[in-house]
Amino acid sequence: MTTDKVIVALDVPDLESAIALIDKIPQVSFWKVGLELFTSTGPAILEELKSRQKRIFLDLKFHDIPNTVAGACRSAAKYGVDLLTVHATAGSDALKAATAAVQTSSAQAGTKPPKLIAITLLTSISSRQLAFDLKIPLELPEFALQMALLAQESGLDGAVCSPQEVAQLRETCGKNFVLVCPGVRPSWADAGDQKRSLTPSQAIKAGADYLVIGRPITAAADPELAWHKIVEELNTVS
Ligand SMILES: O=C(O)c1cc(=O)[nH]c(=O)n1[C@@H]1O[C@H](COP(=O)(O)O)[C@@H](O)[C@H]1O
Repeated sequence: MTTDKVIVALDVPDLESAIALIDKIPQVSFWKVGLELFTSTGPAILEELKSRQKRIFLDLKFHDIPNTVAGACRSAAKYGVDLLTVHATAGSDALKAATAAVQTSSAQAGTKPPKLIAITLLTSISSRQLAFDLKIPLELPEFALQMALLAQESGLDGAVCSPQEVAQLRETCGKNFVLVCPGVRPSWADAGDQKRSLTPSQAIKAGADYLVIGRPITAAADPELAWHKIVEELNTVS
């Protein structure tokens, strides 16, 4: 099991806290920069990570009309990150426009295009919330699958899903579709606001390419120890 499969979420408020965390766990090779940190620091955090040869998941979860999503993807693709997110529920026109924008912008900037991946259904949403709050008349696994297929048909490289849906998405979307699973919880960690979790080893066995793990590592009293415990668990997966 390679540790490159674990992406740690840098969900901290500023550059200083981000650098402190990166320094605490030098073994982490893949970091996720999300809305909180990017809104605070802008691209400075990306430069910081690149100067340390880290891989970057820029998780800005674009969700807007096609023209706006395409513009945002054009801007983000110039940073030369590895993964970038949009919401599948932005619809096929927005997803296709995003795919095209990433390709042209990366080519113009001379950067490698990021893998564009779609959020299927946030891992903080339960079946009950899907039905009663969002009024979606589909079973949750079916909705997540349909969103992954919409992303695949629109030319995206992959999808973000909970570990509980990853086996079905893997089977239907094939081995080349990148599947990223947040909502991963070691047996010793708090669930927090995550509703559809599995453990790291279960998520990898079910077919995830990458796991996104935040608070079980970053909010631990000893983040490096928490990281080691997770790597040890993953090393038991053949
Ligand atoms: O796109 C994501 O990474 C994401 C999608 C999703 O459906 N659920 C989800 O939790 N995430 C992100 O994954 C990370 C999970 O963090 P923890 O719950 O602290 O492990 C957070 O940074 C979320 O923004």
